[in-house]
Amino acid sequence: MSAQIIDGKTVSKAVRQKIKSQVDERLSQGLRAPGLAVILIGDDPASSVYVNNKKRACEEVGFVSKSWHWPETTTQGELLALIKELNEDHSIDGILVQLPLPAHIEAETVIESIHPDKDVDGFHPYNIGRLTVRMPTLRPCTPYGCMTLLKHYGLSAKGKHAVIVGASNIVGRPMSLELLLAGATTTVCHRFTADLQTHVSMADILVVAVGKPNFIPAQWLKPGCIVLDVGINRLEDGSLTGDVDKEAMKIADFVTPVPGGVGPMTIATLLENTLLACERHQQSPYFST
Ligand SMILES: Nc1nc(=O)c2c([nH]1)NC[C@@H]1CN(c3ccc(C(=O)N[C@@H](CCC(=O)O)C(=O)O)cc3)C=[N+]21
Repeated sequence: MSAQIIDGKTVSKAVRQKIKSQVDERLSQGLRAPGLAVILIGDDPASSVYVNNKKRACEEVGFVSKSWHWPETTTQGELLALIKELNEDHSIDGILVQLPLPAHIEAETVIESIHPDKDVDGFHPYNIGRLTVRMPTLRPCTPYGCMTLLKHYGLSAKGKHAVIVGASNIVGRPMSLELLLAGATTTVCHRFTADLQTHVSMADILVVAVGKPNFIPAQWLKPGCIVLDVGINRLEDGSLTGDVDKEAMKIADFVTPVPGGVGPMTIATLLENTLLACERHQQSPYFST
């Protein structure tokens, strides 16, 4: 028996198609297209690729994307001034500051400076708080993308034991909140977890976001589990691989591949968030068409 592949590429395409038709509908009503501002500081090659992918995805669904690519030497003050301008710009619905930022810029300060209504990454403490108290609005893209995948494959989290490996602000923690909201019993494992294997072996739904190739051996998995592999690791030969051993296909019932699993859903959710932010922004008296 081999696990069923959870095909993020196909699901993300369906999500993007739906967004495109909603944008077309807006335009036919005389409303403007959603606008996303993308800010990249420095010259990390991986970041440049991601940012370009985001810009392309925006164009494909008919959004307006504006981008700022500033040097590594940009000061925190300069970045905060740009964000303030974009917060007040009523043609912009979403602001995305690509992470990681250079070490001399405090990411927390930058994230908190983005207006929560324009925080399409869903990283602002206000938006995390809303998810925590079961009133989600703009939700972190990767975790919500994972929930969309489960839904698409008819996989319910209710009553399941979900184990999340990795407790980052951008994936692990919000993933635990999403799964809790969906009715799972959740365990969050991290670098100080004693006996990781025992926790992993009890997972009906396993989410791994660690960033180490083959970090989870297939023999650890509970037969019949669902594996959501968030890891994207580039190997020396240039290929991409996840955090979970490929042999997981022989033990699990459902597995997300890398590439083509969770990654494309992150971008699809960013587009969903930007459309939602636009629809909410439109309720404001200052919304500019
Ligand atoms: N403010 C901010 N928001 C982010 O959402 C954000 C970020 N910073 N910094 C970097 C990470 C990483 N990230 C990915 C998005 C899509 C793929 C993706 O589409 N991956 C493809 C493969 C892409 C390839 O070939 O490299 C796949 O898994 O199939 C991967 C990674 C968003 N991030």
